[in-house]
Order: sequence, then structure tokens, then C-alpha cells
Amino acid sequence: MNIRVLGCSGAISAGFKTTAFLLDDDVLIDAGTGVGDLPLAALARIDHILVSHSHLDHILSIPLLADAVLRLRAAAKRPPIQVHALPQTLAALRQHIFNGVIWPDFTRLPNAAHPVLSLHPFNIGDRLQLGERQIEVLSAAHTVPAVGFAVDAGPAGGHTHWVFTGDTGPNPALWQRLAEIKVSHLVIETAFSDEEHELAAVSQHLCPAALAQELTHLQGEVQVHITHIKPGEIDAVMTEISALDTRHRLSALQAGQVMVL
Ligand SMILES: Nc1ncnc2c1ncn2[C@@H]1O[C@@H]2COP(=O)(O)O[C@H]2[C@H]1O
Repeated sequence: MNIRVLGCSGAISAGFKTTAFLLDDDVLIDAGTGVGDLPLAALARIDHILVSHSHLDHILSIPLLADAVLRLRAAAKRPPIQVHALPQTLAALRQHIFNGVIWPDFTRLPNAAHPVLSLHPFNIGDRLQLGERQIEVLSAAHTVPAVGFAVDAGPAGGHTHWVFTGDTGPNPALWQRLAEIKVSHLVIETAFSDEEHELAAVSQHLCPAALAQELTHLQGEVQVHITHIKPGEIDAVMTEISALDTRHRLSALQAGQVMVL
């Protein structure tokens, strides 16, 4: 099982794409601007999109992807791309994106019987079975209903997990759950530097000081990948993180990086 980072930035600028991970070649975890770097044939292979929350930097490639692959998938008689998210997130997509104003309703196009997208609600704690892969929905604490995900490496990988926190501030429920499973990779956000700790708090993100506090709850010695840093904050965030006293191995996640489970 491979997880490829298509985008891991907290906003955009040249060379920085927002959150998207490609699990093998058919499952997207979040659909930020990084999705747009995939060739059309690769886009057409995506069968599932797992959405952490409704914010634009995580969803904006869903409507664009639907339009890009509609004809290819219809010609190949492919089923709808399944979009999986919390009920509140799916309602936001329906109301604010697929409303015929911002974008056509691709849950009914090219026709209502065989649309290019279908919407599938999940709840925190659910375990989604996508082919051989099992993915658990984790809690997140953000300004809108939000989740993270834990991808189970399966029996060949000793049932370790690749964990993505999603966008979140301090999140006790996450650490409670992670104490019960084996974690090999933790992809955790740190959007802002400590200087911006008030903005981090109000927008429910982490800064390095808050990250340090969160990581005290993570057992063992884990490879920790820092994601969702705002482009102007990267040097400050990574300098502050390099000074943290922690047993875990911390590095900045990079677009193009492939993690093998
Ligand atoms: N109160 C605020 N003041 C300024 N910026 C904000 C505020 N709340 C949210 N944001 C920004 O809006 C962004 C929305 O997406 P994010 O949660 O990734 O990160 C958020 C912050 O960068």
C-alpha cells in the first residue's frame, strides 16, 4: 500500500499545493489543489474520495475532478466516484458547491441514473472497507465538523496505521483512540508559528507549542510528518519544531513524498 503526497500546504503559492493524498491509485484522502498535478488518466482511476471537512482548501478539486473525468468514466462505464464524508460535510457540498450556481450538480450528471459522483455519509469511529484497505474515521476539533483518518496497513504491515489528523486544534479524543492502535506514521498539522498562537487557537489549528503538548500523548517513537503549514510560516514553524524536546522523529511533509505501508 502506498500513500503519495499530492499537496500538504496550508494555502497556495508557487510550488505549494493544498492537502491531498493518493492511496494506491484509486483513493483520494482530501481533494486540495495538489490533485490537479495528476495526469488525466490517473484522475480517471480515482474511485473514492475521503473528505476530512468542508473547507475549500480540502474540497476544491472534487468539482473540478468530476468535470475532468466525466466523459472518460462514462465511456468506460465506470461507477460513480464515491465521496465519503460526515453528513454535515456532504450537506455543505450539496448546498454550497453542487448547487447549480457555483458548479453544476454532478451527483445528477451526466444523468441522474448514472452520475459521475455519489455521496456517502460516515461517522466518527466507522471503519470504511475500500477493497482490501480498511480506513478508520477519527475525530478532529476544528471550526467546522471535521475528521482525521487512520489507514490500516493490513496483516502484511502488522496492522500498523498511517494516521492523518486532518485540520485540528488540541484533540484529546484523538490521543485516546491512538493509544489503542499501532501508529507507524503520524501526519499532523501545525498551521502557524508560535507567534500566531492566538490565530491558531481561534481557527482551531496547532502551533509548535501546542504540537509539543499534543505529542506528549503519543506513545512509542513515531515518524511524525508536519503538514498544513501556511506558506509564509514554514521557516518559523520548522525552526520552532526543531527545538522541541520529544522522543518522536519530526520532519516537514513534502509534496511528492511516498509513504509505503
Ligand atoms: N479569525 C481569523 N482571522 C484571520 N484568519 C482566519 C481566521 N479564522 C480563520 N482564518 C484563516 O482562514 C483559513 C481557513 O482555512 P484554514 O482553517 O486552513 O486556516 C484558516 C486561517 O488561515
